[in-house]
Formats: sequence, structure tokens, C-alpha cells
Amino acid sequence: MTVALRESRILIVGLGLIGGSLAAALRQAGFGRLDSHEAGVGGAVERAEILACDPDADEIARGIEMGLIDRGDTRLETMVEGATLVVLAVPVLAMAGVMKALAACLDRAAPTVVVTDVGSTKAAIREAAVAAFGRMPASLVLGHPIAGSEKSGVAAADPELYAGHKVILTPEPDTDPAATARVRALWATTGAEVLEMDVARHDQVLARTSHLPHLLAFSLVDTLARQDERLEIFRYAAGGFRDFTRIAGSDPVMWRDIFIANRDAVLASLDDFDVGIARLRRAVERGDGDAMLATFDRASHARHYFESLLNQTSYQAEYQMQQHGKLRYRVSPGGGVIGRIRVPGDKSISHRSIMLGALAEGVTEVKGFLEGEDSLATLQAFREMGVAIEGPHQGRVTVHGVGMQGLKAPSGPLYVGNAGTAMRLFAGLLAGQAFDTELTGDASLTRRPMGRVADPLRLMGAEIDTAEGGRPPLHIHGGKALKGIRYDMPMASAQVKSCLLLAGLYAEGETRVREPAPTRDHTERMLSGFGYEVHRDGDTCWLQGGGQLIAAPIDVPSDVSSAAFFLVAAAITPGADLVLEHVGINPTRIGVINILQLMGADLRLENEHEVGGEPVADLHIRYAPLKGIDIPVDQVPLAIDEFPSLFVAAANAEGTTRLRGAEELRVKESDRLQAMADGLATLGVTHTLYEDGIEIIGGHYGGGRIDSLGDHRIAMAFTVAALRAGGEIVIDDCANVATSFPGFIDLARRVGLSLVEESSSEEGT
Ligand SMILES: O=C(O)C1=C[C@@H](OP(=O)(O)O)[C@@H](O)[C@H](O)C1
Ligand SMILES: C=C(OP(=O)(O)O)C(=O)O
Repeated sequence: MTVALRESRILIVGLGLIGGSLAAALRQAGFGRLDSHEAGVGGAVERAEILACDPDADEIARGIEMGLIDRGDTRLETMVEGATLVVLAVPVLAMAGVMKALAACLDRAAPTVVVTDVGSTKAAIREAAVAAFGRMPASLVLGHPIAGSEKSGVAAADPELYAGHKVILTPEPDTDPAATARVRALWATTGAEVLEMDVARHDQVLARTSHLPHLLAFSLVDTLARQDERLEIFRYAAGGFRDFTRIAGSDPVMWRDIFIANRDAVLASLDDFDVGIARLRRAVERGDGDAMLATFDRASHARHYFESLLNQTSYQAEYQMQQHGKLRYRVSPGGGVIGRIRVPGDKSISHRSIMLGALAEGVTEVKGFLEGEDSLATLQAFREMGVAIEGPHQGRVTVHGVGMQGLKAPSGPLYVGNAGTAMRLFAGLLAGQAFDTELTGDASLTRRPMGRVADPLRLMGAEIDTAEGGRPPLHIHGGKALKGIRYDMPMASAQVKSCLLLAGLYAEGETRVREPAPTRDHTERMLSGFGYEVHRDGDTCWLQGGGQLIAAPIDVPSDVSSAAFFLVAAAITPGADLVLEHVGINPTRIGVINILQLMGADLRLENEHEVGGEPVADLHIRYAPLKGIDIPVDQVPLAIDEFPSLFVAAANAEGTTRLRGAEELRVKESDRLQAMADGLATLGVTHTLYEDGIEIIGGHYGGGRIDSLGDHRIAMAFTVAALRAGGEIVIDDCANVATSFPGFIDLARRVGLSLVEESSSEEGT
């Protein structure tokens, strides 16, 4: 928790860009302004002050002139007296001298003085502190604001320099927590986000993410400049050069110091870089396009992932937000549904293809992989754990399996965006690893229940921390010996079942899961396809831990959950005649087909065959009037993701459609019962909402504006509803359609819907 900044006198030692910007940010936040009274809690009257000490008297004069500091001096001993917080903002190599000087005059400071620094490397500064003070003082909290600019000097001070940036503090085990809290308060006041890590980790992380890129930028610019003495070449330098080398304009002295101070960690990161660049060099030499593509591809995905991590949103959605603000669909009423289309690959199977491929011995070739954000998040997470994955390229992915024990600890949290499947299956798989992991997701996923997996995993011996109410993030402690359990699932969930089976691979003995109703069995099928024995007897499946997976090719069928939107579109539109090719018709997934047929849809399965252990067919649907039905309760888990579109079918059926026993819909990407009920109400569809279901009376309905709540399936369901609406339907917050159905808009237009995508920043908001 961050406490408020209560210092009465802050002394900044070293008034350059970093120290000056700190003063500017504090001033901007109101600290030490004439009209403010931060000093002292209980009514002290003195105004808080910012003082500076710098060897350059001109810098101090400029600082005073700019209103950043109250006064300053070139001698430390005259300034320390009365300071409550001292910030050392001198170059890294000057730190040792300053620490010594400080140690000599600290008795003049307030008894509770806290000292911190801003140095970019920490081990060398800790050494300097120990040399100066004889040990690390409990009131010295080392820190590093990760912000900077290629400019230098107090004249370039920027009050916004730290806003939204990270500041890493590296307290020691015996650092006074109250001192840490005060340094936190200092940085929080500048608008920075304050984190803590240990010194060694800080130096490694910074060597890779900051020091190495600076070294490369300095080197590249220098190499090119030397080759062309008149610098003629820079006349032709385009954006790529500018983007890559901006940081080569940074302060040379500061960077010299950093490379001296963080020598070992920088050399280690340079060694890694050498290996990578040598590999690329060989690929270029040999004209090995595949190798180049594999590298560029991994890098490009990693870059997008990095972006999304920063923004904590799924990556296409994030890109979309950056470019256009929030995405909205504007769907004209009417339209036809005619043609022959193929929807993208199955999301559930795509997730699993990467997971099992990564843990297998050998290389798994996947085709038909869903290039949606959910399954891409799974793919990226395995890259983070050291698995080489090529692609995806038009649905083809090559996973170089590392074996059951071959995953490496990721260097940070694994961010799985919007994907519940990824988080829950990962929980099981990661519980069995030797290393710790943290699983995070976007705002929607962070609201979803994870106790359903954490609780049974704990029974197996896993150690998992969740946020309040069993919500993400999940902290999974590695190195725990798991034991097989017999588990009666309280809800019909394939995610929970799959999570436990994956943990069971790492558990001693047998892991048995009983499901209250059949749920999708892709995990079991794929495990069998990878040579791992999975048994089933009635409602229970089980496996023995300790086996291994052998890579096998995977052909991912089209996703019946995506096909569902077009099945419903055709089912409700007079004159419709549509073929959906190569759709997965696994018996645990065909609830939507069964329900539509019960409602009277003219829906036939053609060209049925099997690919890689999963049945597929072309689905041929023509318009026929629908009638309301009571949805058989045994169909609910088999159609769990298809209800948003089925509700639209119900709104177009004659009579009443009743659904009960579907309380699971309340814990999906949104509360889908509520979200659909609200949208149907907007369109004027008569319905009654229950805790576990809904009754919908079919009939005519109008247009309106719908909030999809960022739920992909709500957005697509109401798009389809427009085919029979009396007016235009506008749907907000649609970017997450890309999580499961990239290209939805194009296919919708291709079959005959009329819609445009627009951003909420455009006219007519
Ligand atoms: O195992 C899977 O791939 C899935 C299982 C279902 O979730 P539950 O297990 O929570 O029902 C489903 O809603 C989800 O889209 C995918
Ligand atoms: C519920 C869904 O997915 P997940 O649980 O993986 O987020 C879905 O795709 O409808």
C-alpha cells in the first residue's frame, strides 16, 4: 500500500534530467508549492522544500530559476541538515564518492532520514553503499525509475517523465519497511508505478531490456558513421533507422558508467545476442527463408505480446484501440445468407494442440490452427517458456516439443488475455512444473472464477494463490509433488476436467475425474493421439501420471462454435442456403446442431469423415421456419458457447423457447444470460430471465444499440439478429471478436449481411 508523501525537506543530489524531472513532478503534484502545507502531519506550519546539491552551480541556478527547487549548493554537507529524504541522482560511477560524502555528514540530517537513489544498475551501487557505510543502512532503499530521455541537464526536466512509468525498488531483507514505504510514496506522487525486486534480478532484467539495446544502438550508429565520414548515408536513413537508433543520442557519460557498473550482466546478455545474430547470419548466408521467417515470426509475435502485456489487453484488441478507439459494428437490417464458407479452426483444439505439442517428444505439425487471440496467447505463453514454435502461417504451426520436463521458467507473468480455457488448462499444467509462474489476463478474465481449478489442484498437492474470491491472477508455486485424486466435478466443465488431467500427467498415481454431464473431450482424444493412455468408463475418465507424449500431426477442424453464428443466420433468413465446410462435429460439441434440428431447422450433415481423431462434416443449412422448444437439459453442456446465437434463433421462432440448467453462462466472458437479456430487451424481444436460464418468445423485433460488454459471442449473436430486425443494430465493444473468430466481418459480408465496422471515436458516437 502506498502512503501519502509526508516529507518536509527533500534533497536531490545531482540536478540533471533525472533529478530535475523528479523535482518538476513533485512540484506539479503540489509538493512544496507556496500554497501547500505538506510539512508535518498534525498541523505543522513550515512549507515543504525541495533542495538540490550539484557540483555545477549553473545547474542549481537554473533549477531555482525554473521554480523546481527552493535552494541549492555545490557542497553536500551544507545541504544535508534537516533533510528528511535524500535522493541520489548522480551518474552511477559518481555514486561511490557521493555515498562516502553522505556517510561523513549524515549526522546533520534528521534522525529519520531516508536515502534512495536512481541509478540504472544496482549491484555496483549496493557495493558502493557497503563500502561507504560499512553495511547497507536500514534506511537506504535503492531504486531505479525506468524512464529517461536522450536529453540531459536540468533544463530538459520534464514533470511527466515518470508518469505511467515503472520504478523498481530493490529493498534488502533488512531494509526498514517504513523507509521503503516513504520511497514508494515519493515515486507514487510522480505518477509512477512502483515495483520491487531483488538487486540481481534487477540488473539482469535491465541488462537485457535497456542496456543491451543501448549498446546496439550506439554501435550501429557509430559503425555506419565511420563508414561514411561525411555522414552522407544519414540523408537516406528512413524510419527504421530512426526508430532503432533514437537511443544512441543518449548521454555518453551516463552510459559509459552503466556499462562499467553492470559489466557482467551486460556481457551475459551480449553473449545471448551473439548466438541469436549468428543464427540469423547463417540463415541469411544460406538464403534459408524458413529459418528467417521462423525468427521474424517469433519476434513479431513477441513484440505484439509485449505491447499487450503493457496494456493488459488482448493484442489485436489493443492494436485496434490504439488505431481507432473502441470497435463498433453497425449492421443494416435484412440481407441474405447464401454461399459456401469455411470458418476458422476450433479454439478448444487449437489451445490443446500447442499445449500437448510443447510437452511432447518430437515435432508436432498443426494445420487449421485458429489464429485468434485466445489461442495465440497460449502459443505465446509457451514461447515464453522456451518452446520453439514456428508460425502460424495460414493455420500452419510447427511446435518443437521439449518433453514433459523441458519447459523453462518464464521471465515474467504469463498473460493469457481473454482466454478462460488457457488460464484453467495452464493452471493444471503449471502446477506440475519445477518453477513458479503467475497467470494473468484481461479485465474480463480477471473477473472469472478460478477456484474451480485451484481447489481440486490443491487437493492434488499444488500450491496456488489467487486474488480475492478465487479470481486471477494465479500464482502457482512450482516444485510441489502432485498426487492423483478422484474428483467429482461440481459443474460440467471441460476446462476443469482438462486442467486436472494435465496436472495428472505430473502426478503420482491415478487422476480420476467424474463429470455430472458429458463435456467436450478434446483433451482425452488428443492425449490418446499422442500415445498417452486415457481411460473412460461412463461418466468418469482417468489417467496414470508419469508417462510421455509422442508428437503427432494435428488437423484442426473448423470451429462449430463459430459455425453456429452462420447456422443461426441461415436458419432465420428466408431464402438462405449455406454450406459450412469441414466443421468439427465431435459428439460433445453438437448441441447447437441438435437444438436447431429440434427447432425445425433444415440442417444436414454431408461428407462426414474423421481427421486426426476428430469427426468433421460439411453442414448444409437452408431456411425453414423455426418453432420454440424446451431445450433438453442434456444438450446444455454440448452447446454451452452457442447459446447467444441460439437465443437469436429463439427470438425468430414461433412460440416459446425455454432454457434452464445453464447457470454456467453467467461466468463466461460476460454474464451471458444477463447480456443477452439486456440486448433482447433493447430490440423488443419478450423474454423472462432466470438465475439459470431464460424463456424467449419469438416474434418481430426492432433495431437498437447493444453493448456486447466486450464479449465476442454477444457481439456476433446480435450481428446475426440484424438479418430479421426492423431497424439497424449497432453493437459496441466488438474488438474481442478477434479472440475466437478473426475474419468474422468478411465472412458475414460474403454471405450477404450488410455491416460496417467503425470506431467509437468516429462521428455519430
Ligand atoms: O475446454 C474448453 O476448451 C472449453 C470449455 C468450455 O468452458 P467450461 O469448461 O468452463 O464449460 C467452453 O465454454 C469454452 O469456450 C472452451
Ligand atoms: C467461454 C469461452 O471461452 P473461454 O472460457 O476460453 O474464455 C468462449 O469462447 O465462449
